[in-house]
Amino acid sequence: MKIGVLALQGAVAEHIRSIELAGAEGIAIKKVEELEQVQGLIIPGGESTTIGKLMRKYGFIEAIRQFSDAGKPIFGTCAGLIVLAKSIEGQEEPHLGLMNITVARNAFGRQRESFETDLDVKGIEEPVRAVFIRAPLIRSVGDGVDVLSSYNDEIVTAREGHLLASSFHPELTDDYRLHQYFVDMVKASQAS
Ligand SMILES: NC(=O)CC[C@H](N)C(=O)O
Repeated sequence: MKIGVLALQGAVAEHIRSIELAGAEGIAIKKVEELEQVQGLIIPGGESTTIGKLMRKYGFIEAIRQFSDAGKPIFGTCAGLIVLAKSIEGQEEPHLGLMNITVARNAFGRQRESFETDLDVKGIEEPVRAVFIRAPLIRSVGDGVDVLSSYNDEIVTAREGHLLASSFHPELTDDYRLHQYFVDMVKASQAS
């Protein structure tokens, strides 16, 4: 099982490490052709405007939409969540516009720019260690989206079929259970 990590910007090596801890092979994806080698894709955190620009420049918008249309799972973390969203508050155009969620960028304010907490996540037994860095929030979810975790009543993890998104960085701790959850989604997509 091979899982790609979009390697245009952001915490690529950390995601690859977590994927491998979860028992799959992690591959950095720098060119659209490389998507053919993988069964699932992670879009890491970083700066969503920059990632979006680079995705347009290198043809990733169309290529990842096709990847998604083929039912292959995608996991967006932090900026990656913003990139997946159908709607971004205060911004006219989305990037990939795949997931039926509305997001707000940098939604925790200056006081709480970066923090760590333990979160209950639906489908994972014990709380997950979550690192938030200038994180976005999911303001609302549309039909077909399952909320997996909330922090202070705000949605921070959601799933819509083969799409998974988290506001925080699951790759920055040794807790790889959200990556395990994603690897299991990829496995299930192969079986069907
Ligand atoms: N850690 C992150 O990925 C931060 C996301 C960033 N603040 C953005 O809006 O794109």
